Amino acid sequence: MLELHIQKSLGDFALDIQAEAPAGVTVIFGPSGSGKTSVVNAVAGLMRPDQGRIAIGDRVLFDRAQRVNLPVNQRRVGYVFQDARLFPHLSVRRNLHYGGDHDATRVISVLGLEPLLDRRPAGLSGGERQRVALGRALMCDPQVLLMDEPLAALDAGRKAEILPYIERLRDEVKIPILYVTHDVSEVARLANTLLVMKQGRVVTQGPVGDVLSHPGTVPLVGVRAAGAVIVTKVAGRLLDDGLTELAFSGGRLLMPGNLGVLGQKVRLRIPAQDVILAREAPRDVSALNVLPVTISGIEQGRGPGVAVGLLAGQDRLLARITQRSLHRMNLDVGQQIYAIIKATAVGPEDVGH
Ligand SMILES: Nc1ncnc2c1ncn2[C@@H]1O[C@H](COP(=O)(O)OP(=O)(O)OP(=O)(O)O)[C@@H](O)[C@H]1O
Repeated sequence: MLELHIQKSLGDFALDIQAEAPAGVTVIFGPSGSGKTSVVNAVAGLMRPDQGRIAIGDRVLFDRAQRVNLPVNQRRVGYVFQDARLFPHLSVRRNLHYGGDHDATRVISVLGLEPLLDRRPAGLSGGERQRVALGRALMCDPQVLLMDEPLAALDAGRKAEILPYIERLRDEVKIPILYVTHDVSEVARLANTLLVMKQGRVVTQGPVGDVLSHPGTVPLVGVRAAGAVIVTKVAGRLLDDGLTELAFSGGRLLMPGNLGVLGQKVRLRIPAQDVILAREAPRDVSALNVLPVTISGIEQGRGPGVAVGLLAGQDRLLARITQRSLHRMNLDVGQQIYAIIKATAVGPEDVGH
């Protein structure tokens, strides 16, 4: 567990956060200038807080009261920036060893770096370069990994190539990973924990599914980012029409594409704006997914929109509808209704493992 208590004045800007990041990916999400990079820099030792404490388990990196401030090279922190920052004149193998002497075989295997080892950075794609940078950051056997918008400079194709490696890393390397991004599909694919920042403060934090599907989160993350993240299992593949059947606590969902082998875990982001609500189970409707749900919360927005929190089994979903529909349908907390999800609403970028 990474414990963060950071206070810092930077000109007119004040950073003041108290947060915890367990093993797995904690995404720091928030608008530009909200202080995300400053948090990451404080953990790396590149920025010294005015007050606070930063510790990994019982290993203290910074504690103002105890006058502890470990230098960067003693922190055992791996840092991956937006640009890979590799040494252009060194091979991938030598770039990796620049990061440290830890278990290279494992790092190379987790990140699939074997075929790249003798190449130089100039001959690699942007995604491959970031994979090498990630490998280099792991070579010091870090106790925490910091990734500051590592995919921001990549196009959609290169992003799709590297995301499965980061998923694998998340599931195999049991350390806290702080991951800064603006991109909600990266949140859906990677985050275990979500920490939302605004103007130097943490406005909400918790397991990603709980935070993103909470009706109150909509104004904090924006209407496009709001929605559920649920973990399902492949329950069957319907070869003839190209759909995969997924099971979760709320029932079964049909989604397009081959999403994995039987029993495989699939994470899905279901955007709030793509969930339709109905009082009765609809008949003759084109949407394939109709789930019985219970309304768990309603949050009125400032505009014409309303966020409706839903319980489907033990999982949470979120719908964004208009106030007009809310009143017309007489919806209220505790009611049992139906959520309708179009199979095509969930894009490939919203599906992870
Ligand atoms: N050394 C500094 N001196 C003065 N102000 C600073 C300094 N470093 C950062 N700031 C200010 O602190 C605020 C937070 O910056 P930070 O880079 O942490 O935000 P961010 O959320 O990472 O933004 P972005 O998403 O644009 O990278 C900004 O207003 C920035 O101008």
